[in-house]
Amino acid sequence: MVLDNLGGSLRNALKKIASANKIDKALVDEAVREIQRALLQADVNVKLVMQLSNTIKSRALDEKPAPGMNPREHVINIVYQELINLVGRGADIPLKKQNIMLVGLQGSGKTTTAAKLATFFQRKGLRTAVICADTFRAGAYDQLKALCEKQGIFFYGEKGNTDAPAVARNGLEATKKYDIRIVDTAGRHALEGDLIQEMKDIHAVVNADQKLLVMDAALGQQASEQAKAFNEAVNITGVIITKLDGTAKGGGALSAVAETKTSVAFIGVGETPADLERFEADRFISRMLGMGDIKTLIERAQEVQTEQEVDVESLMRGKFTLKDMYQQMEAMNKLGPLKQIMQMLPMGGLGFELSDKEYQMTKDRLDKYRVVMDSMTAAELDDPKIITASRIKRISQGSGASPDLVRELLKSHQAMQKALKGMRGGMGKMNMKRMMKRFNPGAKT
Ligand SMILES: Nc1nc2c(ncn2[C@@H]2O[C@H](COP(=O)(O)OP(=O)(O)OP(=O)(O)O)[C@@H](O)[C@H]2O)c(=O)[nH]1
Repeated sequence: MVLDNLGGSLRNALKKIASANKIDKALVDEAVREIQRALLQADVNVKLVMQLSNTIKSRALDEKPAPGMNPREHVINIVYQELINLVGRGADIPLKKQNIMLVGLQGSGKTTTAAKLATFFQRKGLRTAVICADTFRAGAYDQLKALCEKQGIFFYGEKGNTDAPAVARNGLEATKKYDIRIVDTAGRHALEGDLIQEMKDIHAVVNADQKLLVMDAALGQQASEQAKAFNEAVNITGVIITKLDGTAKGGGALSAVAETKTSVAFIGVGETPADLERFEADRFISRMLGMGDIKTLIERAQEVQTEQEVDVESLMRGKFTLKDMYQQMEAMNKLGPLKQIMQMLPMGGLGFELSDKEYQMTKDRLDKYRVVMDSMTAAELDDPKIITASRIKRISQGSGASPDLVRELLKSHQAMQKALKGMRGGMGKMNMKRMMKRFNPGAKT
Protein backbone atom coordinates (compact mmCIF):
# COMPACT_ATOMS: atom_id res chain seq x y z
CA MET A 1 0.00 0.00 0.00
CA VAL A 2 1.04 3.60 -0.58
CA LEU A 3 3.19 5.13 2.14
CA ASP A 4 2.75 2.28 4.58
CA ASN A 5 4.65 3.75 7.50
CA LEU A 6 3.05 7.15 7.36
CA GLY A 7 -0.37 5.59 6.93
CA GLY A 8 0.17 3.33 9.94
CA SER A 9 1.20 6.17 12.25
CA LEU A 10 -1.65 8.40 11.13
CA ARG A 11 -4.08 5.55 11.58
CA ASN A 12 -2.95 5.19 15.18
CA ALA A 13 -3.65 8.84 15.84
CA LEU A 14 -7.11 8.48 14.33
CA LYS A 15 -7.82 5.36 16.35
CA LYS A 16 -7.13 7.34 19.51
CA ILE A 17 -9.72 9.88 18.49
CA ALA A 18 -12.17 7.15 17.53
CA SER A 19 -11.97 5.43 20.88
CA ALA A 20 -11.80 8.52 23.10
CA ASN A 21 -14.36 9.06 25.83
CA LYS A 22 -14.50 12.76 25.26
CA ILE A 23 -13.22 15.11 22.58
CA ASP A 24 -11.53 17.99 24.34
CA LYS A 25 -8.50 20.20 23.89
CA ALA A 26 -6.13 17.74 25.59
CA LEU A 27 -7.17 14.92 23.28
CA VAL A 28 -6.98 17.04 20.13
CA ASP A 29 -3.52 18.31 21.18
CA GLU A 30 -2.31 14.77 21.74
CA ALA A 31 -3.67 13.49 18.44
CA VAL A 32 -2.20 16.47 16.58
CA ARG A 33 1.19 15.83 18.19
CA GLU A 34 1.07 12.27 16.89
CA ILE A 35 0.09 13.46 13.44
CA GLN A 36 2.98 15.93 13.51
CA ARG A 37 5.46 13.22 14.45
CA ALA A 38 4.18 10.94 11.70
CA LEU A 39 4.38 13.63 9.01
CA LEU A 40 7.82 14.85 10.06
CA GLN A 41 9.15 11.30 10.01
CA ALA A 42 7.83 10.97 6.47
CA ASP A 43 9.84 14.08 5.50
CA VAL A 44 6.96 16.50 5.21
CA ASN A 45 8.27 20.03 5.55
CA VAL A 46 8.11 21.52 9.08
CA LYS A 47 6.34 24.68 8.02
CA LEU A 48 3.58 22.72 6.31
CA VAL A 49 3.23 20.41 9.31
CA MET A 50 2.81 23.39 11.65
CA GLN A 51 0.22 24.98 9.37
CA LEU A 52 -1.72 21.74 9.18
CA SER A 53 -1.57 21.24 12.97
CA ASN A 54 -2.90 24.71 13.70
CA THR A 55 -5.75 24.33 11.25
CA ILE A 56 -6.77 20.93 12.63
CA LYS A 57 -6.67 22.23 16.20
CA SER A 58 -8.74 25.31 15.60
CA ARG A 59 -11.27 23.58 13.35
CA ALA A 60 -11.67 20.59 15.68
CA LEU A 61 -12.43 22.78 18.67
CA ASP A 62 -14.31 25.64 17.03
CA GLU A 63 -16.43 24.04 14.35
CA LYS A 64 -19.69 22.29 15.17
CA PRO A 65 -20.12 18.73 13.88
CA ALA A 66 -22.31 18.43 10.80
CA PRO A 67 -25.79 17.00 11.47
CA GLY A 68 -25.63 13.26 12.04
CA MET A 69 -21.93 13.28 12.86
CA ASN A 70 -20.67 12.63 16.35
CA PRO A 71 -17.72 14.63 17.76
CA ARG A 72 -15.27 11.81 17.03
CA GLU A 73 -16.34 11.46 13.43
CA HIS A 74 -16.23 15.24 13.16
CA VAL A 75 -12.57 15.42 14.21
CA ILE A 76 -11.57 12.43 12.07
CA ASN A 77 -13.24 14.11 9.13
CA ILE A 78 -11.32 17.34 9.74
CA VAL A 79 -7.99 15.47 9.82
CA TYR A 80 -8.96 13.68 6.61
CA GLN A 81 -9.92 16.93 4.88
CA GLU A 82 -6.79 18.76 5.99
CA LEU A 83 -4.54 15.93 4.78
CA ILE A 84 -6.28 16.21 1.42
CA ASN A 85 -5.60 19.95 1.47
CA LEU A 86 -1.97 19.26 2.27
CA VAL A 87 -1.41 17.06 -0.77
CA GLY A 88 -3.58 19.31 -2.91
CA ARG A 89 -5.94 18.53 -5.73
CA GLY A 90 -4.50 16.49 -8.54
CA ALA A 91 -3.31 18.31 -11.66
CA ASP A 92 -5.88 18.33 -14.39
CA ILE A 93 -4.30 16.69 -17.43
CA PRO A 94 -7.01 16.62 -20.09
CA LEU A 95 -7.36 13.73 -22.49
CA LYS A 96 -6.76 15.75 -25.63
CA LYS A 97 -4.14 16.48 -28.27
CA GLN A 98 -1.10 17.94 -26.54
CA ASN A 99 2.67 17.94 -26.11
CA ILE A 100 4.12 16.78 -22.83
CA MET A 101 7.69 17.38 -21.70
CA LEU A 102 9.19 15.36 -18.87
CA VAL A 103 11.95 16.86 -16.73
CA GLY A 104 13.80 15.60 -13.67
CA LEU A 105 17.10 14.43 -12.26
CA GLN A 106 18.83 11.22 -13.29
CA GLY A 107 17.42 8.11 -11.68
CA SER A 108 14.13 9.75 -10.81
CA GLY A 109 12.41 7.27 -13.09
CA LYS A 110 11.88 9.62 -16.04
CA THR A 111 12.51 7.16 -18.86
CA THR A 112 10.32 4.49 -17.33
CA THR A 113 7.66 7.12 -16.66
CA ALA A 114 7.72 8.30 -20.30
CA ALA A 115 6.74 4.78 -21.37
CA LYS A 116 4.14 4.48 -18.59
CA LEU A 117 2.58 7.80 -19.49
CA ALA A 118 2.45 6.86 -23.16
CA THR A 119 0.78 3.57 -22.23
CA PHE A 120 -1.76 5.50 -20.14
CA PHE A 121 -2.78 7.79 -23.01
CA GLN A 122 -2.66 5.04 -25.60
CA ARG A 123 -5.09 3.01 -23.47
CA LYS A 124 -7.42 6.01 -23.45
CA GLY A 125 -7.58 5.76 -27.23
CA LEU A 126 -5.23 8.66 -28.04
CA ARG A 127 -2.55 8.17 -30.68
CA THR A 128 0.65 8.51 -28.70
CA ALA A 129 4.31 8.96 -29.62
CA VAL A 130 7.45 9.28 -27.52
CA ILE A 131 10.46 11.38 -28.46
CA CYS A 132 13.79 10.70 -26.81
CA ALA A 133 15.54 14.03 -26.27
CA ASP A 134 17.76 12.54 -23.60
CA THR A 135 21.03 12.76 -25.51
CA PHE A 136 23.12 12.79 -22.34
CA ARG A 137 22.76 9.30 -20.88
CA ALA A 138 24.16 6.74 -23.29
CA GLY A 139 21.61 4.00 -22.52
CA ALA A 140 18.53 6.23 -22.57
CA TYR A 141 17.83 5.80 -26.31
CA ASP A 142 17.88 1.99 -26.25
CA GLN A 143 15.98 1.78 -22.96
CA LEU A 144 13.14 4.01 -24.10
CA LYS A 145 13.00 2.48 -27.58
CA ALA A 146 12.67 -1.02 -26.13
CA LEU A 147 9.99 0.03 -23.64
CA CYS A 148 7.94 1.78 -26.33
CA GLU A 149 8.22 -1.01 -28.86
CA LYS A 150 7.01 -3.50 -26.30
CA GLN A 151 3.88 -1.41 -25.80
CA GLY A 152 3.36 -0.74 -29.51
CA ILE A 153 4.05 2.96 -29.05
CA PHE A 154 5.69 5.03 -31.78
CA PHE A 155 9.25 5.98 -30.80
CA TYR A 156 11.44 8.70 -32.23
CA GLY A 157 15.11 9.16 -31.37
CA GLU A 158 18.45 9.93 -33.03
CA LYS A 159 21.22 7.79 -31.70
CA GLY A 160 24.51 9.67 -31.69
CA ASN A 161 23.04 13.15 -32.07
CA THR A 162 23.90 15.12 -28.93
CA ASP A 163 21.97 18.25 -29.87
CA ALA A 164 18.88 17.68 -27.69
CA PRO A 165 16.78 20.67 -28.90
CA ALA A 166 17.42 19.62 -32.52
CA VAL A 167 16.32 16.04 -31.79
CA ALA A 168 13.19 17.39 -30.10
CA ARG A 169 12.42 19.59 -33.12
CA ASN A 170 12.92 16.73 -35.60
CA GLY A 171 10.87 14.46 -33.37
CA LEU A 172 7.91 16.84 -33.34
CA GLU A 173 8.12 17.13 -37.12
CA ALA A 174 8.06 13.34 -37.49
CA THR A 175 5.14 12.82 -35.11
CA LYS A 176 2.72 15.47 -36.36
CA LYS A 177 -0.14 13.04 -36.80
CA TYR A 178 -0.07 11.91 -33.16
CA ASP A 179 -2.40 13.26 -30.46
CA ILE A 180 -0.05 12.94 -27.54
CA ARG A 181 3.66 13.58 -27.98
CA ILE A 182 5.80 12.91 -24.96
CA VAL A 183 9.31 14.36 -24.96
CA ASP A 184 11.72 12.69 -22.54
CA THR A 185 14.67 14.90 -21.57
CA ALA A 186 18.02 14.19 -19.99
CA GLY A 187 18.68 14.28 -16.28
CA ARG A 188 21.90 14.88 -14.38
CA HIS A 189 23.07 13.54 -11.06
CA ALA A 190 22.54 16.93 -9.49
CA LEU A 191 21.06 20.28 -10.35
CA GLU A 192 23.59 21.84 -12.69
CA GLY A 193 23.59 24.99 -14.75
CA ASP A 194 23.91 23.13 -18.05
CA LEU A 195 20.95 20.90 -17.25
CA ILE A 196 18.74 23.89 -16.53
CA GLN A 197 19.91 25.62 -19.70
CA GLU A 198 19.19 22.49 -21.74
CA MET A 199 15.66 22.31 -20.29
CA LYS A 200 15.06 25.92 -21.29
CA ASP A 201 16.37 25.27 -24.81
CA ILE A 202 14.22 22.18 -25.30
CA HIS A 203 11.24 24.01 -23.82
CA ALA A 204 11.68 26.82 -26.34
CA VAL A 205 11.42 24.26 -29.15
CA VAL A 206 8.67 22.03 -27.78
CA ASN A 207 6.45 24.69 -26.24
CA ALA A 208 4.80 21.89 -24.30
CA ASP A 209 1.27 22.13 -22.92
CA GLN A 210 2.34 20.05 -19.96
CA LYS A 211 5.71 20.26 -18.30
CA LEU A 212 5.81 17.49 -15.80
CA LEU A 213 8.53 17.13 -13.19
CA VAL A 214 9.37 13.53 -12.36
CA MET A 215 10.45 13.12 -8.74
CA ASP A 216 11.48 10.13 -6.68
CA ALA A 217 9.29 9.57 -3.59
CA ALA A 218 12.42 8.82 -1.59
CA LEU A 219 13.66 12.40 -1.88
CA GLY A 220 13.74 14.27 1.38
CA GLN A 221 14.11 18.00 1.76
CA GLN A 222 16.11 18.28 -1.51
CA ALA A 223 12.83 17.80 -3.32
CA SER A 224 11.90 21.44 -2.71
CA GLU A 225 15.13 22.73 -4.17
CA GLN A 226 14.67 20.59 -7.27
CA ALA A 227 11.06 21.59 -7.75
CA LYS A 228 11.92 25.28 -7.42
CA ALA A 229 14.79 25.08 -9.93
CA PHE A 230 12.77 23.21 -12.56
CA ASN A 231 9.79 25.45 -11.96
CA GLU A 232 11.88 28.55 -12.58
CA ALA A 233 13.37 27.03 -15.74
CA VAL A 234 10.24 25.73 -17.46
CA ASN A 235 7.27 26.65 -15.26
CA ILE A 236 6.14 23.13 -14.42
CA THR A 237 2.44 22.29 -14.69
CA GLY A 238 2.45 19.14 -12.59
CA VAL A 239 4.54 16.55 -10.80
CA ILE A 240 4.80 12.81 -11.18
CA ILE A 241 5.97 11.13 -7.99
CA THR A 242 7.61 7.79 -8.74
CA LYS A 243 8.36 4.73 -6.60
CA LEU A 244 5.50 5.26 -4.19
CA ASP A 245 5.15 1.49 -4.10
CA GLY A 246 8.40 1.16 -2.19
CA THR A 247 8.93 1.96 1.45
CA ALA A 248 9.60 5.56 0.52
CA LYS A 249 8.47 8.30 2.81
CA GLY A 250 7.02 10.49 0.09
CA GLY A 251 6.65 13.56 2.28
CA GLY A 252 9.57 15.43 0.69
CA ALA A 253 8.09 15.27 -2.78
CA LEU A 254 4.60 16.11 -1.52
CA SER A 255 5.96 19.15 0.35
CA ALA A 256 7.81 20.32 -2.74
CA VAL A 257 4.56 20.19 -4.67
CA ALA A 258 2.78 22.28 -2.05
CA GLU A 259 5.62 24.78 -1.82
CA THR A 260 5.86 25.38 -5.53
CA LYS A 261 2.06 25.60 -5.72
CA THR A 262 1.89 22.95 -8.41
CA SER A 263 0.02 19.70 -8.11
CA VAL A 264 0.64 16.00 -8.42
CA ALA A 265 -0.53 14.67 -11.76
CA PHE A 266 0.37 10.98 -11.56
CA ILE A 267 1.99 8.57 -9.17
CA GLY A 268 4.26 5.69 -10.10
CA VAL A 269 3.49 2.54 -8.17
CA GLY A 270 5.68 -0.11 -9.77
CA GLU A 271 8.08 -0.90 -12.58
CA THR A 272 5.78 -2.11 -15.33
CA PRO A 273 4.22 0.23 -17.94
CA ALA A 274 0.81 -0.17 -16.31
CA ASP A 275 2.01 0.99 -12.90
CA LEU A 276 1.03 4.62 -13.20
CA GLU A 277 -2.06 6.11 -11.60
CA ARG A 278 -3.72 9.43 -11.99
CA PHE A 279 -3.44 11.23 -8.67
CA GLU A 280 -6.69 11.84 -6.80
CA ALA A 281 -6.13 13.41 -3.39
CA ASP A 282 -9.14 11.93 -1.59
CA ARG A 283 -8.51 8.43 -2.88
CA PHE A 284 -4.84 8.71 -2.06
CA ILE A 285 -5.43 9.85 1.53
CA SER A 286 -8.22 7.42 2.31
CA ARG A 287 -6.14 4.57 0.94
CA MET A 288 -3.14 5.68 2.96
CA LEU A 289 -5.24 5.92 6.11
CA GLY A 290 -6.86 2.58 5.37
CA MET A 291 -10.20 4.27 5.60
CA GLY A 292 -11.50 2.41 2.61
CA ASP A 293 -13.79 4.23 0.36
CA ILE A 294 -15.89 6.12 2.86
CA LYS A 295 -17.80 7.86 0.15
CA THR A 296 -18.96 4.53 -1.23
CA LEU A 297 -20.07 3.43 2.21
CA ILE A 298 -22.09 6.57 2.75
CA GLU A 299 -23.65 6.37 -0.67
CA ARG A 300 -24.52 2.72 -0.27
CA ALA A 301 -25.84 3.21 3.24
CA GLN A 302 -28.13 5.92 1.90
CA GLU A 303 -29.52 3.50 -0.60
CA VAL A 304 -30.90 1.32 2.19
CA GLN A 305 -34.40 2.59 2.46
CA THR A 306 -36.47 3.43 5.47
CA GLU A 307 -39.03 0.67 5.05
CA GLN A 308 -37.25 -1.58 7.51
CA GLU A 309 -37.59 0.30 10.70
CA VAL A 310 -35.85 -1.28 13.62
CA ASP A 311 -36.81 -0.52 17.17
CA VAL A 312 -33.34 0.39 18.35
CA GLU A 313 -34.62 1.13 21.86
CA SER A 314 -35.70 -2.47 22.32
CA LEU A 315 -32.44 -3.74 20.84
CA MET A 316 -30.60 -1.70 23.40
CA ARG A 317 -32.73 -3.05 26.21
CA GLY A 318 -31.55 -6.48 25.17
CA LYS A 319 -34.50 -7.68 23.14
CA PHE A 320 -33.54 -8.96 19.75
CA THR A 321 -36.30 -10.91 18.09
CA LEU A 322 -36.07 -13.06 14.99
CA LYS A 323 -37.88 -10.30 13.10
CA ASP A 324 -35.22 -7.82 14.21
CA MET A 325 -32.58 -10.18 12.97
CA TYR A 326 -34.32 -10.62 9.65
CA GLN A 327 -34.56 -6.85 9.22
CA GLN A 328 -30.89 -6.42 10.01
CA MET A 329 -30.02 -9.18 7.59
CA GLU A 330 -32.09 -7.53 4.90
CA ALA A 331 -30.32 -4.23 5.54
CA MET A 332 -26.94 -5.93 5.34
CA ASN A 333 -27.96 -7.71 2.19
CA LYS A 334 -28.81 -4.36 0.60
CA LEU A 335 -25.57 -2.78 1.76
CA GLY A 336 -23.48 -5.55 0.29
CA PRO A 337 -21.14 -8.08 1.86
CA LEU A 338 -20.87 -7.21 5.52
CA LYS A 339 -17.16 -7.87 5.65
CA GLN A 340 -16.60 -5.24 3.00
CA ILE A 341 -18.82 -2.79 4.86
CA MET A 342 -16.83 -3.34 8.03
CA GLN A 343 -13.62 -2.55 6.18
CA MET A 344 -15.13 0.63 4.87
CA LEU A 345 -15.93 1.92 8.33
CA PRO A 346 -13.30 4.44 9.40
CA MET A 347 -12.27 2.58 12.52
CA GLY A 348 -12.03 -0.76 10.83
CA GLY A 349 -15.35 -2.06 12.03
CA LEU A 350 -17.18 -2.18 15.28
CA GLY A 351 -14.82 -4.46 17.11
CA PHE A 352 -16.92 -7.64 17.17
CA GLU A 353 -16.41 -10.84 15.31
CA LEU A 354 -18.99 -12.87 13.46
CA SER A 355 -18.43 -16.14 11.67
CA ASP A 356 -18.23 -16.21 7.88
CA LYS A 357 -21.83 -17.45 7.78
CA GLU A 358 -23.13 -14.32 9.46
CA TYR A 359 -21.16 -12.23 7.03
CA GLN A 360 -22.64 -13.88 3.97
CA MET A 361 -26.09 -12.41 3.86
CA THR A 362 -26.97 -13.66 0.42
CA LYS A 363 -30.38 -13.20 -1.13
CA ASP A 364 -30.74 -16.97 -1.36
CA ARG A 365 -30.13 -17.42 2.34
CA LEU A 366 -32.55 -14.65 3.23
CA ASP A 367 -35.28 -16.24 1.11
CA LYS A 368 -34.83 -19.58 2.87
CA TYR A 369 -35.01 -17.92 6.28
CA ARG A 370 -38.17 -16.08 5.24
CA VAL A 371 -39.89 -19.37 4.44
CA VAL A 372 -38.83 -20.87 7.77
CA MET A 373 -39.98 -17.81 9.69
CA ASP A 374 -43.37 -17.85 7.97
CA SER A 375 -44.04 -21.17 9.68
CA MET A 376 -43.33 -19.83 13.15
CA THR A 377 -45.88 -18.47 15.58
CA ALA A 378 -45.81 -14.84 16.73
CA ALA A 379 -44.56 -15.98 20.14
CA GLU A 380 -41.72 -17.96 18.57
CA LEU A 381 -40.67 -15.03 16.40
CA ASP A 382 -40.70 -12.78 19.41
CA ASP A 383 -38.78 -15.11 21.68
CA PRO A 384 -36.93 -17.86 19.79
CA LYS A 385 -35.72 -19.39 23.06
CA ILE A 386 -39.06 -21.19 23.37
CA ILE A 387 -38.39 -23.15 20.19
CA THR A 388 -37.83 -26.70 21.39
CA ALA A 389 -36.90 -29.80 19.37
CA SER A 390 -40.55 -30.65 18.77
CA ARG A 391 -41.25 -27.10 17.58
CA ILE A 392 -38.26 -27.34 15.23
CA LYS A 393 -39.83 -30.50 13.79
CA ARG A 394 -43.17 -28.75 13.32
CA ILE A 395 -41.57 -25.65 11.71
CA SER A 396 -39.51 -27.88 9.45
CA GLN A 397 -42.58 -29.79 8.29
CA GLY A 398 -44.60 -26.62 7.85
CA SER A 399 -41.98 -24.80 5.82
CA GLY A 400 -40.57 -27.74 3.91
CA ALA A 401 -37.10 -26.75 5.13
CA SER A 402 -34.77 -29.23 6.77
CA PRO A 403 -34.54 -29.24 10.58
CA ASP A 404 -30.86 -28.32 10.09
CA LEU A 405 -31.84 -25.13 8.32
CA VAL A 406 -34.21 -24.19 11.16
CA ARG A 407 -31.40 -24.84 13.64
CA GLU A 408 -29.00 -22.78 11.49
CA LEU A 409 -31.41 -19.85 11.62
CA LEU A 410 -31.69 -20.12 15.39
CA LYS A 411 -27.90 -20.36 15.72
CA SER A 412 -27.43 -17.25 13.57
CA HIS A 413 -29.86 -15.46 15.80
CA GLN A 414 -27.94 -16.48 18.89
CA ALA A 415 -24.62 -15.41 17.35
CA MET A 416 -25.95 -12.03 16.37
CA GLN A 417 -27.58 -11.53 19.72
CA LYS A 418 -24.28 -12.31 21.39
CA ALA A 419 -22.45 -9.92 19.09
CA LEU A 420 -24.99 -7.23 19.91
CA LYS A 421 -24.50 -7.80 23.62
CA GLY A 422 -20.76 -7.55 23.05
CA MET A 423 -21.29 -4.31 21.22
CA ARG A 424 -23.39 -2.91 24.02
CA GLY A 425 -20.80 -3.85 26.59
CA GLY A 426 -17.65 -3.43 24.53
CA MET A 427 -18.35 -0.19 22.82
CA GLY A 428 -18.17 1.66 26.09
CA LYS A 429 -19.10 5.20 25.48
CA MET A 430 -19.58 4.74 21.74
CA ASN A 431 -23.01 5.76 20.72
CA MET A 432 -24.93 2.58 20.12
CA LYS A 433 -27.86 4.31 18.49
CA ARG A 434 -25.64 5.97 15.93
CA MET A 435 -23.89 2.72 15.21
CA MET A 436 -27.21 0.97 14.61
CA LYS A 437 -28.24 3.82 12.41
CA ARG A 438 -25.14 3.28 10.39
CA PHE A 439 -26.25 -0.25 9.69
CA ASN A 440 -29.76 0.82 8.97
CA PRO A 441 -30.19 4.54 8.31
CA GLY A 442 -33.97 4.12 8.40
CA ALA A 443 -33.94 2.92 11.98
CA LYS A 444 -35.97 4.66 14.66
CA THR A 445 -33.71 6.09 17.33
N1 LIG B 1 9.41 0.37 -7.92
C1 LIG B 1 9.38 1.34 -8.83
N2 LIG B 1 10.47 1.54 -9.61
C2 LIG B 1 10.42 2.52 -10.52
C3 LIG B 1 9.29 3.37 -10.67
N3 LIG B 1 9.57 4.25 -11.65
C4 LIG B 1 10.81 3.98 -12.08
N4 LIG B 1 11.35 2.94 -11.39
C5 LIG B 1 12.68 2.35 -11.52
O1 LIG B 1 13.65 3.34 -11.24
C6 LIG B 1 14.83 3.10 -11.97
C7 LIG B 1 15.29 4.36 -12.67
O2 LIG B 1 14.37 4.69 -13.66
P1 LIG B 1 14.77 5.31 -15.08
O3 LIG B 1 13.50 5.52 -15.80
O4 LIG B 1 15.80 4.47 -15.75
O5 LIG B 1 15.49 6.64 -14.60
P2 LIG B 1 15.62 8.04 -15.31
O6 LIG B 1 15.12 9.07 -14.38
O7 LIG B 1 14.97 7.99 -16.62
O8 LIG B 1 17.09 8.28 -15.53
P3 LIG B 1 17.65 9.29 -16.63
O9 LIG B 1 17.15 8.84 -17.94
O10 LIG B 1 19.11 9.13 -16.53
O11 LIG B 1 17.19 10.64 -16.26
C8 LIG B 1 14.52 1.97 -12.91
O12 LIG B 1 15.04 0.77 -12.38
C9 LIG B 1 13.00 1.90 -12.93
O13 LIG B 1 12.51 0.60 -13.17
C10 LIG B 1 8.16 3.14 -9.80
O14 LIG B 1 7.12 3.83 -9.82
N5 LIG B 1 8.26 2.12 -8.90
